[in-house]
Amino acid sequence: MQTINASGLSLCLGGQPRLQQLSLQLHSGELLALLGHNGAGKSTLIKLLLGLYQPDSGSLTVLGDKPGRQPLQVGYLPENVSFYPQMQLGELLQYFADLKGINRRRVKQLLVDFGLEHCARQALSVCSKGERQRLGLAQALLSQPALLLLDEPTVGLDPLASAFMYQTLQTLRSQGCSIVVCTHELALVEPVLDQLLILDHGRVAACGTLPALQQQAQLPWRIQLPAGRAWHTDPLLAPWLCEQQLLFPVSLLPQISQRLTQHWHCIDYRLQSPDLGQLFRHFLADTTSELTLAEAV
Ligand SMILES: Nc1ncnc2c1ncn2[C@@H]1O[C@H](COP(=O)(O)OP(=O)(O)OP(=O)(O)O)[C@@H](O)[C@H]1O
Repeated sequence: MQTINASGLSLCLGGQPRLQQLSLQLHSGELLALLGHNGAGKSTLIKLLLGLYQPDSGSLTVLGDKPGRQPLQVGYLPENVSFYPQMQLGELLQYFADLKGINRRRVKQLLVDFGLEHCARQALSVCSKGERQRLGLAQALLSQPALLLLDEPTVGLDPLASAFMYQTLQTLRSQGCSIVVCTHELALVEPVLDQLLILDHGRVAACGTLPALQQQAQLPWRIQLPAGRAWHTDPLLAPWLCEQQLLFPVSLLPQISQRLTQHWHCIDYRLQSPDLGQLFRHFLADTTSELTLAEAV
């Protein structure tokens, strides 16, 4: 089932175009990584999906309906989550549950699932950043939504707490929940994403699956070679050799791997496709730190 269907969306705010001609399709159980530089329009897109902004042009459906029509089906964790500081953590989750007509059992379950039982009676003002972010995710999940919108969910979290957040997202995705996560934490989101959308000043710089965008970008793939072998003597490998690495176009992968295994009997090499950081820089046209194939050989 299609969770998000956007076509040709444009929106001006403050007299400036903030999103231009954006199209996107997301299906049940898919995770979309929403990436872009500061001010690219990521939060603006999330607000369009929530129905908080109306597009100037284009069409948008969320869960087959106008955005904002099915609030219980959409969970949202805002970028700068702020809760009433005097309230206790458990009390606040219960307050949100009451607003949404959700029973106490679900509140208790979420407190357990998110390891928040021990601080349920603590005032929000003394809870740690990690506890508040977990509460933020718990409140977004109260109604077991079909779509989860997360705006920078791991900002300020320690590596373990961030990893917990992404493990939770993976579980939710496997249960059929669609997720849009806006983040600058590329290494964390890379292993769990199904699609990525990179925004550049409100325009789509890239959209698709990781393999499709790797193909489109034509960045070099790498093989780290074991030391102590005369790799430079091989006419097939030599043009792509750069110190102890091969940097080559993906189209040559079958020939190169065959050469390594059959001619050199080498099976312990490490193959690296272009990672999300390289793709990000490529599509945002910051080529200063990007190693191009031409420079590499
Ligand atoms: N209500 C508004 N009125 C005018 N301009 C706005 C409004 N909301 C956002 N903007 C502007 O739109 C642009 C996109 O903002 P947005 O918050 O979507 O960026 P972002 O990609 O989420 O950035 P960041 O990574 O820094 O959070 C920014 O230049 C911002 O100043």
